[in-house]
Amino acid sequence: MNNPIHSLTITRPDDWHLHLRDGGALKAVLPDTARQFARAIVMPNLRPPVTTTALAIEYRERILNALPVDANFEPLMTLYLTDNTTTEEIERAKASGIVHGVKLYPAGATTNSDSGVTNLGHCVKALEAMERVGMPLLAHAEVTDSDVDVFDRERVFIERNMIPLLKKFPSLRVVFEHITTRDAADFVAQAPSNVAATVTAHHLLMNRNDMFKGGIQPHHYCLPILKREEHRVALVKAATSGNPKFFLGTDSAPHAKHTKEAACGCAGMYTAHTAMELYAEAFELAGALDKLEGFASFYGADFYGLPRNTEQITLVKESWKVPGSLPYEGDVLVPLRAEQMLNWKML
Ligand SMILES: NC(=O)N[C@@H](CC(=O)O)C(=O)O
Ligand SMILES: [Zn+2]
Ligand SMILES: [Zn+2]
Repeated sequence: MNNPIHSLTITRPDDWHLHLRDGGALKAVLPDTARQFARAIVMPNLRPPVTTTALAIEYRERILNALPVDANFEPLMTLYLTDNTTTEEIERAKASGIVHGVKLYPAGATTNSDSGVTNLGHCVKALEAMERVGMPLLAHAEVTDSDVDVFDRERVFIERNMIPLLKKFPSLRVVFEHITTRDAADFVAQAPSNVAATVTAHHLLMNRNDMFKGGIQPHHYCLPILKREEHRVALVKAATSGNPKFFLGTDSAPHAKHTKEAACGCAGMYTAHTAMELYAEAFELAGALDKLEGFASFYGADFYGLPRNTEQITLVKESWKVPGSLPYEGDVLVPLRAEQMLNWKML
């Protein structure tokens, strides 16, 4: 008989999809990520967006300056792709050594995406350069057409955009970000090795019922939106399969409490505070704790061509209550599982 696991020591993980914001918000949330992760791919959807290497270098400095003194954390920067991103900008990004990906936001798809790409046809030069220099495209993979049902936007993006894109640029390195459907998991699994995906903890733990349990739950609203249970099950299967194409990306996306608990609430869940606890819970429920280290600590680094971390972290089986709110630049932030018990704790 197997003994239940009470403690788990793994190589220190990285977060391959993270929103850190800027200014006071950055100062508020950065310690949570720096405590849990050695590195993170930092999303560029600021206002104004991080569209150039020069802006990415400045943003990186602001992140380093906001780190707690004892922190050991490296931000990995990204550029925000627009219709006007030039070949030279991609080459500058590659040469900088600090930019690790270029983010595709279809215009209007999500938070701060209005300067995003209106038509991938406008980005041919930039995509050619990315394919040539080996700069990954990080895709928020949802169509924006209002005639497409919100629950179908990821699946339709695969047919309309992802397949044609990879046909035109077969060696382009692509990360299908925050996958939420069985369709995306299957697509990535059968794609060549230059295509990978990040998976959030919340999409492993929740389905669309969680947005409406006992009344509307604004803190469970994010994009891509939570899907049916069958999709959650497919994501768990992919993440716990040991397939190196699937790796950890929290998509932790802080928004002040009053902007989520509003008539028109923002999309995004704040999970950085308890990220590894949530992933441990999802992997334990799947009976796959032995697969957590590859997913959280190895496969992302391997895909990005970066060294694996050498330090370790320990998670213990211990019940504790997540606070109801956290300070957020003179405001507050409601973390996922606020006021609820978690059964894993990172030491
Ligand atoms: N995931 C979200 O719901 N929101 C993200 C944007 C994104 O990753 O699409 C944000 O920046 O708030
Ligand atoms: Zn996104
Ligand atoms: Zn995101």
